Amino acid sequence: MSLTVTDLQKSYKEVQALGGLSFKLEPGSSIALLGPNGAGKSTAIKILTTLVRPDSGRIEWGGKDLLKDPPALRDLVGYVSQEIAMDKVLTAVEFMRFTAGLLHLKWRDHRERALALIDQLGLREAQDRRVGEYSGGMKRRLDLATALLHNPRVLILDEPTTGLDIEARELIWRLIEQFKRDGGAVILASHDFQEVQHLADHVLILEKGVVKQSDAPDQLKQALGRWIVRLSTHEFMDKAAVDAARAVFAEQPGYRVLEQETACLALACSSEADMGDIHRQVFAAATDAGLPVFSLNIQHPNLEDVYRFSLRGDA
Ligand SMILES: Nc1ncnc2c1ncn2[C@@H]1O[C@H](COP(=O)(O)OP(=O)(O)OP(=O)(O)O)[C@@H](O)[C@H]1O
Repeated sequence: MSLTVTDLQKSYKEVQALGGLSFKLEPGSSIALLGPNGAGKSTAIKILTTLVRPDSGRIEWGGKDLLKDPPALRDLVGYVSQEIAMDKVLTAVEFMRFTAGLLHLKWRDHRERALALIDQLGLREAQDRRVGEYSGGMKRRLDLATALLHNPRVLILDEPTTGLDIEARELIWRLIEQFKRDGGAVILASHDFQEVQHLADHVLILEKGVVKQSDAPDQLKQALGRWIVRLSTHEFMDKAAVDAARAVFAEQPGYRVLEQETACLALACSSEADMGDIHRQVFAAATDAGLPVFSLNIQHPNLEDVYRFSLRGDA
């Protein structure tokens, strides 16, 4: 069964937090919500976890509209929030038992699963220690364990690895990947492009509640171009220098000028030529026009480029 979200809309008085969010999520797949502060990611997550009711739209699972059945939606999803609220005096096992109570789950039916999750998340040795003594990474793992306790089919994670060290981050990533392999679907909100690239099969870029881009990460990168070229004609390029370079490359076949705030000119190039040829072409075009070349950076587009230029409306 798949999760189908159709045209979710939500406004807070005159502020439109979500202006029509739609996506489809198959079992074993993942979607990442990317967007600047205020884009509507938390609003989407709150709607999907029944914390906020949308003004309109549908959330369907197997054809059934779960907005009409909030307990069924809560059964379907497990939620790992950005801020971890845990009672510091409880041990991991006590905390799982407490969570089971909140979810109206019988502890005797779920104790074994809780202990298995604690083990799977590498917390067995610490399971009888107070959560207040746990590191940030351990708390996050315990949070993930509690989110999985009722065996959800969809896992929703808000910034799951912010502030964690590399080992803790990679452990969480492996657990999310395992959840997907077991047929679970994942919805992720993150500002971490590496995380999104690693975990997401589909990326949705939001701005002011509106979807700016929606596709697989590789498709989004390909759509931007084959190469991203960043040219500086001076150490600190001012507007006049950027404009002079822009005028040269606006006329250069195969190149597209992208906007960028930092002091350089960003270009997208769709040519199949290799990096050395691109370097020679850009260098020649600049010097033929009398522009000095202070620095030249050429690389394939990454998700951060897609994000940056989507929000500028240039992608
Ligand atoms: N309870 C609320 N009352 C009024 N406005 C709200 C409320 N919650 C969110 N908003 C507004 O809705 C818009 C979307 O906010 P939201 O928190 O969903 O964005 P976000 O993408 O999660 O941002 P961030 O990355 O900062 O978490 C913003 O303009 C925000 O100010």
